[in-house]
Amino acid sequence: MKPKALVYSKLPEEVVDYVKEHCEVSSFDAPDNTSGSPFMEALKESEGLLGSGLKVDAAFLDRAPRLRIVSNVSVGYDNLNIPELSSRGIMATNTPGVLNDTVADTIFGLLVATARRMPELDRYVRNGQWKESRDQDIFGIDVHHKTLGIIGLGGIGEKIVQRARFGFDMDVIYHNRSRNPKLEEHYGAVYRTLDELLAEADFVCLMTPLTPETRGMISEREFKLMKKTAIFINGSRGATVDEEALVEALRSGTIRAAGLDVYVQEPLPEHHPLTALDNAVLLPHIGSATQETRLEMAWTAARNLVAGLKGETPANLIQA
Ligand SMILES: NC(=O)C1=CN([C@@H]2O[C@H](COP(=O)(O)OP(=O)(O)OC[C@H]3O[C@@H](n4cnc5c(N)ncnc54)[C@H](OP(=O)(O)O)[C@@H]3O)[C@@H](O)[C@H]2O)C=CC1
Ligand SMILES: O=CC(=O)O
Repeated sequence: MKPKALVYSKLPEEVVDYVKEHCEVSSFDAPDNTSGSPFMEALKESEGLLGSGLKVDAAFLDRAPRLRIVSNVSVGYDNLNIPELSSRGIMATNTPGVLNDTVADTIFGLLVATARRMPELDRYVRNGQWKESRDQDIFGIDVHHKTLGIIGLGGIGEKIVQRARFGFDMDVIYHNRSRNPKLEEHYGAVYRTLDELLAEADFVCLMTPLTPETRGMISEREFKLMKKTAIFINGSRGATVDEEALVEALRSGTIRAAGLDVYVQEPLPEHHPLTALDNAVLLPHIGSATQETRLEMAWTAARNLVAGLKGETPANLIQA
């Protein structure tokens, strides 16, 4: 008998077909946690869970007594309570690596768009404000030859640094919990304490996972340590930043501007204070969202799921 799998996100048909070859699949476009919903009924019998973003904690797991593996279609896994999963002997997997270049393209693009004020200038053209000369009050700042400070120089961070160093001739400083001599040598990246990095960087780019340690790591104190001309980029998770402090830093000119892909609440509420700020460039958590990469992520996650359900060790098993 095939194991039962629950797919709770929209995934490419060919990937779902592959899962169906190996499992009996219940498929939903989105989870519905209300008691008695078809999703919750299917969960009771499911041995595998495939999708992205669902919060999997002790209360949820109490309603999934047969679960053996949770396969995230994402590299971040802050939606999963890993100690709780492992105490119940349930595997968890993610999709590292396959999205690194795509996310780096997005985050570096966001950085350039913020520095050169591209969304604002797009509005300027569409609103008929482009008359004869372009006044210097719409000019941006250079990216090339500036200093990029990256907090969380891992898989994605390395690809951002590659673009900065070899594409834009930038100096790179970084902060992790531990030093990475290989990347220091390859990209000339220089290690800094967090406070040193904040004070020195022209662009501060946050790329850490969301953990108890990184939750709220950039707040009022950290914005005040940054240069007044600094541009802050967040590609990690919204909750790594104190959003109220960010809004205040942007309003008061404590920093120049911010480019954001992630928010405390997603989707970002319609009248969120950030939406009123011209010096904030806002993307809808779209870092890995190209057709090619999302397909690759779905395949990776599906293979992890099937391997786990077959009793094999999945390629991307998250270690507790
Ligand atoms: N915007 C988007 O669409 C996307 C966002 N992401 C986010 O990016 C995150 C990073 O992904 P990825 O690069 O693959 O992950 P990696 O694990 O490869 O890299 C994370 C880096 O963060 C560092 N880090 C972890 N904790 C801390 C800390 N407390 N202080 C400083 N540095 C820290 C780690 O170094 P060390 O262990 O030495 O501290 C590591 O180098 C994901 O977890 C996810 O949240 C990912 C994909 C898309
Ligand atoms: O945010 C996306 C991810 O893969 O993590």
